[in-house]
Amino acid sequence: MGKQANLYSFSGVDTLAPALRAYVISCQEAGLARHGVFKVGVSGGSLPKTLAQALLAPPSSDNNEADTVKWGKWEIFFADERAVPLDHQDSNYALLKAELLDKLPADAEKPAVHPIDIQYLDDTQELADQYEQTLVRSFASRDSVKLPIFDLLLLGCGPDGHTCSLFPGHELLRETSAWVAPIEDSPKPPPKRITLTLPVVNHSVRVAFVATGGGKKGIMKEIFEEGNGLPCALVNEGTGERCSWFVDNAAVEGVSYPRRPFSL
Ligand SMILES: O=C1O[C@H](COP(=O)(O)O)[C@@H](O)[C@H](O)[C@H]1O
Repeated sequence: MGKQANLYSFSGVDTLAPALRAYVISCQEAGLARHGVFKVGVSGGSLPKTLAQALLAPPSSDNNEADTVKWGKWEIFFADERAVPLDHQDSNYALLKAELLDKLPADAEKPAVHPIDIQYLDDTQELADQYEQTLVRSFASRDSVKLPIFDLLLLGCGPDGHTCSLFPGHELLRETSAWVAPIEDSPKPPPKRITLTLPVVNHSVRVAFVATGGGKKGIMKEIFEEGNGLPCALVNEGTGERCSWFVDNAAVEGVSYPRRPFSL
């Protein structure tokens, strides 16, 4: 059997955040070494707040290259998005903007951010196709690239085991050709969304999940002990050691799965 996903557990978000920061920066440096930019996909939900705590912290010392978030080299995409205007309370873009992008220091270089094209909100298939074209333009032509390769996907895990907008038992889990797919019957509101597909998620160089709080412990037990075809478990199986979970102790209380001490 191949190597398994890494599970890093921390006393709380205050201890998780510095480790997540170090991990993201190491992925950033690997991306910059590979192609001069850092291509990252982010989720909504509880992730942006924790991510902001990790990335908006000052570097551990002045001129510390190894601890610097190079925002000007980042290209940010959305792992999933709801079919709503960009200033809507359900928008993952609006959430990331409020939690993180608007809080970047005024003198910091800014990342290139790729939101959905809101002119297609009434047609989720077109919304997904257009977002796929955004990926095609960034990741080179689809003729030469079978799947986009994100340097890092930063994902959440819903209490039902969903990730991105890939929900347990949904037919979208069987999608094999699209990079981005529409969903019109999301069990979690709002129903209309677009999402990266499972092959794209599993093709990423690195995948990091962030899951905190005792409310996640039931589903974490199921994901790590049984799998049961849950979307998060399918990512674990598809990515193996390229996948790392940053969780707090409350989220994995009683979960039988080896924790690793965090190191890069
Ligand atoms: O609906 C969504 O939920 C998931 C999980 O959210 P969380 O609040 O339980 O962390 C999120 O990752 C996804 O981007 C979002 O659209």
